[in-house]
Amino acid sequence: MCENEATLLRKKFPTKTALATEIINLQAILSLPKSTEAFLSDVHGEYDAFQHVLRNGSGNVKLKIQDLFAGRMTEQSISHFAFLIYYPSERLKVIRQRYQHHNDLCQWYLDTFQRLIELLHFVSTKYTRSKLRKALSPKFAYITEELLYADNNNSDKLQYYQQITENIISLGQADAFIISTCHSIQRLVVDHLHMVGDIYDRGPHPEKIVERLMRYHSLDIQWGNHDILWLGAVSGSQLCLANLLRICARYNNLSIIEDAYGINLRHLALFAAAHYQDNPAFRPHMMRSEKPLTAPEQLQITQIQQAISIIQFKLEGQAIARRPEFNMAHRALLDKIDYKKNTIDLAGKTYKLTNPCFQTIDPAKPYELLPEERLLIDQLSEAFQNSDKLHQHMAFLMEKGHMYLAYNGNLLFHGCMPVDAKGNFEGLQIDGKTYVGKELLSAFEDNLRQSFAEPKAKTDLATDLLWYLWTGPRSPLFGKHEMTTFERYFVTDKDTHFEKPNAYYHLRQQRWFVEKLLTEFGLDPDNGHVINGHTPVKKGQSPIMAETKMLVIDGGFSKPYHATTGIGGYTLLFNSYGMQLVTHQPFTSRDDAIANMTDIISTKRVIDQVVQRKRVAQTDIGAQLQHQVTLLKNLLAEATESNG
Ligand SMILES: O=P(O)(O)OC[C@H]1O[C@](O)(COP(=O)(O)O)[C@@H](O)[C@@H]1O
Ligand SMILES: [Mn+2]
Repeated sequence: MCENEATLLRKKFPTKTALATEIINLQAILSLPKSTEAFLSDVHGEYDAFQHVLRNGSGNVKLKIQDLFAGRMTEQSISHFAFLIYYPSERLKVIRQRYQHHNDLCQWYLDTFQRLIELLHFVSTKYTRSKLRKALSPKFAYITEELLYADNNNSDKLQYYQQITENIISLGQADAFIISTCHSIQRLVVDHLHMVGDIYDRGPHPEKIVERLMRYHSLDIQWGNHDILWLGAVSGSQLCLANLLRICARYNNLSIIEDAYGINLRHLALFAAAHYQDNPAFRPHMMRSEKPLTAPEQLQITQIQQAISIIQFKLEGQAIARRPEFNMAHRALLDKIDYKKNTIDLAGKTYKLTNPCFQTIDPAKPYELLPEERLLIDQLSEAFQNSDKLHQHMAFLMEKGHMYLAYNGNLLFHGCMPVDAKGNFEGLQIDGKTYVGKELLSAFEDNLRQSFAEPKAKTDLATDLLWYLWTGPRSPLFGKHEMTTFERYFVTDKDTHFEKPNAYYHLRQQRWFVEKLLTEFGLDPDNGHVINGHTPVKKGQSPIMAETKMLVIDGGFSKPYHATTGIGGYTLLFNSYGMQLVTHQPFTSRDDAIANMTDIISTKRVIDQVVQRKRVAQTDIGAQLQHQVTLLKNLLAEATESNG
């Protein structure tokens, strides 16, 4: 036994009784059913949709209601009850309108209390009482516990409970009690949350998502390529910064930078206005639900998108020259342009350039920034590094985040593992050493941690690798051979827009390949699964691949992608009965969801045959607890020997 651990435990449990009590306690926990994990990915700044999925416990609230009240409630009542739990304040308003007579409202309260307490009991059976208490609002903890552990067969007690519920109503606490119980249920249905990448970009409120996650009881994050842009920007990568600004302009989200993070974009706007005009290729994408922009607003964003894109293309050329080992020479494009003819040579073919905006480029030195551009990007970089709120959010992403996670037998990562057509891991040379497989992912993580710790270093290898993670051909987060941003803006021939995916995306359909991945990460290939985000599951495709070994759960939160997916998206649950894939309806707006009660479409067990219910003992935490039990038992034996 490790002496340190033993000494600590000896101190904490100084008597034989204390040791025995703790052993009994831990063994009881080990025999509880495994708690529920939920998996979400590609939330992409869609805060309301994300909140909706947190509120419905990734679909688990409804499942629990269905399990518990099967045969006792109609589908419609189940929906109403579920939406009360997701949006208690809003639904209570509707209820109060509906039941204008005091007696009717009281009856509704009494029925609802009973159902809520029954459900709370049901969702907390997997937890110890102390864990349940933590999920209750302190204001109602005592009352709730009294109601939870009620003995309905004893008539004295029954009267006592009736008194409690009647008092809650007569003292005007009914709504507060319902709201707090609904929140406790929301919290208890998911014990641990996995965010499989891409919290940032395209949608309007990533900062609110991060703030919500900061208050969430238990979670981990696997970084996505879009998250890396933000982490990279605060770590000193001006390329990551240029890319994220470009995407914010493209999706009309510059307010995230100005309003949410307090970073002033005035200089960028002035520079852009001085050098760029309107350009159809650079107008912001607008969602139909958004308030239309005025003409001057649209022009300003269009100018900004051009200014920052050109800075990005120039900086790319510089990084590509600085890092020949990245093998990205084919992505240095500004020197392949004939600026007089407005054409570009790509892979031996000449293409006409439409919507050109190359006025700040010196054809003799195409990758050199203008002095104003240099000043601008330096200032912006500094402002990003000095935003306290952004730093706080990124520090949280660093603390909870990893490139990959092995958790309860499953392997989680956002994008891919770079492989060749035969499934051999492809290597990347970093500082003279070639990394492949698990080691490659760890090397990227080490470099990110280093770059984040040294934000002043702006063109060092660790920082350049963050840009590589965004767009490099062997980036596990990008997963394609090249990112054709330039062509998408300036070349009409769609063939040039193609971004060839890594062979991974074809191979992950096959069981042997997924088993190989699990083995590489030291997991049991027979029982584990690989869980990815990143690629929207298109209409007609299945998110369950490789004979159920591979699950792709792009949450479909991103509104601009709804047309390709056709559904809201998928989330995953892993409870004591196994894994369940939940299909969600497209989320339009919070108001619409509440009014029309649009929710989940279906839930499907990933593995159909009923397996034996998993206990805490069979989880990663269980293994730690088991280890503690062994230590405690040794101490108890020692104590028994020494004092007979
Ligand atoms: O949809 P947009 O804004 O044109 O962006 C397309 C770009 O986004 C990417 O798909 C990367 O973002 P995702 O991780 O969301 O897929 C690039 O491969 C592609 O060039
Ligand atoms: Mn992604």
